[in-house]
Amino acid sequence: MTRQTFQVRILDDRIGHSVPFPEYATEGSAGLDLRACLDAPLTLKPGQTELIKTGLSIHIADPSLAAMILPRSGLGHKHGIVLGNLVGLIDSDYQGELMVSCWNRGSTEFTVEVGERIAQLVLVPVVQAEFEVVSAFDQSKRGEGGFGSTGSH
Ligand SMILES: O=c1ccn([C@H]2C[C@H](O)[C@@H](COP(=O)(O)OP(=O)(O)OP(=O)(O)O)O2)c(=O)[nH]1
Ligand SMILES: [Mg+2]
Repeated sequence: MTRQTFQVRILDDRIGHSVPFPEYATEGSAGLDLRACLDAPLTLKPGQTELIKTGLSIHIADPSLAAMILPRSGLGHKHGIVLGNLVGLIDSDYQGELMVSCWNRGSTEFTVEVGERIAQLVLVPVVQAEFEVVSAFDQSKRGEGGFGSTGSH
């Protein structure tokens, strides 16, 4: 198990009390569930998108890491509640509140309850690229083929 310590700030007094602090649900969980730090339940009509506070900020600090905010599969599949930005990318130097763009892509309204788990945060490794401009690449087997090029006769 890889564990690393990150600084977080609690921006809403309810975190750790009526709104639980994020935690891994099981030993093998990749994602930490993020909760809606709302003042009141929020009903999302079909097609509606709202930016929801989490009450937390994290300073990843290490440029070789980032965090991604991903949808929860149950909410997305059963209720059509996904992310307005599809995926949220948290930069290692971001120090602001973690925000979740909640999009009701379904056809019925859905009410997000105060403290409900709305998305999940995953820490991921990052490599920053340096570019070496060349006139040609060493030829690979695939070459320029893509978009379904493999397996065609
Ligand atoms: O779902 C998200 C996505 C982003 N962020 C925060 C963290 C991230 O580091 C910052 C900027 O995100 P991004 O680079 O994706 O957005 P941008 O539109 O390019 O804004 P900026 O010009 O601030 O980089 O916003 C969130 O809190 N939630
Ligand atoms: Mg950006």
